Amino acid sequence: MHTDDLRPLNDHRCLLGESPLWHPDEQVLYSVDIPGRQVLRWREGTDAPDVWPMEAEPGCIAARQGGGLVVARRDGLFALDTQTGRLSALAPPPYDPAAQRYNDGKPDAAGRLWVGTLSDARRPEAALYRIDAGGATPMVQGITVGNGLAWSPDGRTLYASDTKAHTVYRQPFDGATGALGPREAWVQFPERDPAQPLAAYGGRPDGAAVDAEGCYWVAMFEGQRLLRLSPKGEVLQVLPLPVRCPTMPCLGGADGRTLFITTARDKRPADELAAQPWAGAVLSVRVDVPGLPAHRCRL
Ligand SMILES: O=C1O[C@H](CS(=O)(=O)O)[C@@H](O)[C@H](O)[C@H]1O
Repeated sequence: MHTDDLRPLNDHRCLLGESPLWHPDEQVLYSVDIPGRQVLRWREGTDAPDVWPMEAEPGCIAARQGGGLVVARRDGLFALDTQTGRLSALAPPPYDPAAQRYNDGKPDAAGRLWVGTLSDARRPEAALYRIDAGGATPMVQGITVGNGLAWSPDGRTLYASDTKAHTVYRQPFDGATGALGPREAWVQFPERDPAQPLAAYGGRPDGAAVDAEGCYWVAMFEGQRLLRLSPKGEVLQVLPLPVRCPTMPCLGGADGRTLFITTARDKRPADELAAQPWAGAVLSVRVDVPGLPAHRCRL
């Protein structure tokens, strides 16, 4: 890892950046700003991202087979044609959008879209959905903040976290059928001790990405760091950040060895924001082990 290289892509700051996606065909980075209601495209050498405003919060995006993006918004799934800006509705949400919204999501190797939802009231009433042409199937229920989706390189293990529970889970995954085996708490992080200052808190697991060695890079929200976990769940690397709330990493760039990290500034205290001018930026840093290309969604 070359931490001296860590820097923001440009001066643009999101309220709550999420879902960085290195597009496997376009070789360009996309992301979302959830409360800012935007989908963004970050082209190298430009001062500002291209922006598509959204009428509802986009939780995540995926590359769509045939081109463009699938956008999972609070009010359902949409196809975004990034050449024309045309947006078309694909499916309504399978939950009450007054109480939940789509959050973290990715397609599997067969092109099904997996998206976790987030309960606005932070109650365990959200779910992880598997979505294909036949509709949305709740595969895991009782989640509070669905996050951290990623597959092992052989596609046989699905990782997903519940940020509120401070836990990353893993489940055997059958790529042919999209079925899941028993869910196991894989790595559990300590809750914040209210008697301790925030600086003593390691954070809670947010978005994640798996690299070509099968290691799980996870953004620790409020922990000001990323962790790289081995398939056994051991911490192999710690990447300290100058930003309190990283939200999700993604590996990309021409050789797959640039780690892009979305971050948040929404609802953060003024003194913290004054000390952390990169809050809300997309950060990048070079790493040694590349990622794997993102799958394309067949919706
Ligand atoms: O809205 C979001 O917030 C959560 C952080 S938390 O639930 O408030 O702790 C973040 O993990 C999530 O990805 C984001 O969409």
